Amino acid sequence: MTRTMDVPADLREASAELVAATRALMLAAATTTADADTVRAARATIAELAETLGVRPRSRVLRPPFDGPSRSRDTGGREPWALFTHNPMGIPLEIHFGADEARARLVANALHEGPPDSVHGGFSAHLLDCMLGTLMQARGSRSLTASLDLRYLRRTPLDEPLDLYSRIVETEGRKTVAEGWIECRGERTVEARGVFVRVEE
Ligand SMILES: CCCCCCCCCC(=O)SCCNC(=O)CCNC(=O)[C@H](O)C(C)(C)COP(=O)(O)OP(=O)(O)OC[C@H]1O[C@@H](n2cnc3c(N)ncnc32)[C@H](O)[C@@H]1OP(=O)(O)O
Repeated sequence: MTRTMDVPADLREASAELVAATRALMLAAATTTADADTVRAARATIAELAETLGVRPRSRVLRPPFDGPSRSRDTGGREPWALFTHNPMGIPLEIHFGADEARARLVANALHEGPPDSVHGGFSAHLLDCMLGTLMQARGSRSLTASLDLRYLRRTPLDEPLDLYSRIVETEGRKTVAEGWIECRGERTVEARGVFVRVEE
């Protein structure tokens, strides 16, 4: 495992910029209307880049510090915690923490489509697991999701601001129950309830 703090700040910054550019490339590749020659030329350029970047790869993505979310929580929501800065597969979220709750805003795009013009249910589950799990982490608890129950109430639209929320419901021994939801234009589209179990490492 390589932690973000183990690499120089300049490389961290360059990596974050590369990952953001890669996400833009993923969207462009998935939605391009360029002609076949342009698409093939782009493929060749991308294959070359993959070769350049693929020399001596790490086995894992750069891992942010465990206490990053709790340091963000200590700012009282002023400084959000950014998720998936170094991983283009993750949907990037900037999470603002309160004591026992969190919120974030996101505009989902064509890459996240499930039903036509709507967010894929698996991506909604991913987003809500992030909202609940990162809130646990922000409270200093090393906990894993033991269960995550979802209710898809209505479709969650693409290309519109979505508000994501999570909050702690109760803690008993090693178990904490947390809930979260996604809203669009003030209406809930998805609700989640998760059980988190504290682990040693
Ligand atoms: C190190 C953390 C770093 C930060 C990571 C952020 C992660 C973000 C969120 C995730 O995506 S986590 C990834 C998906 N989750 C996993 O991979 C977890 C896989 N499952 C496990 O590792 C174990 O099953 C688990 C740690 C959840 C529980 O196993 P244990 O052997 O430690 O617990 P045990 O079976 O002794 O049960 C402990 C308590 O939890 C309860 N419990 C366990 N599974 C449950 C469940 N599914 N639903 C409700 N309660 C559950 C269990 O009944 C019991 O309650 P009581 O203490 O009241 O008796």
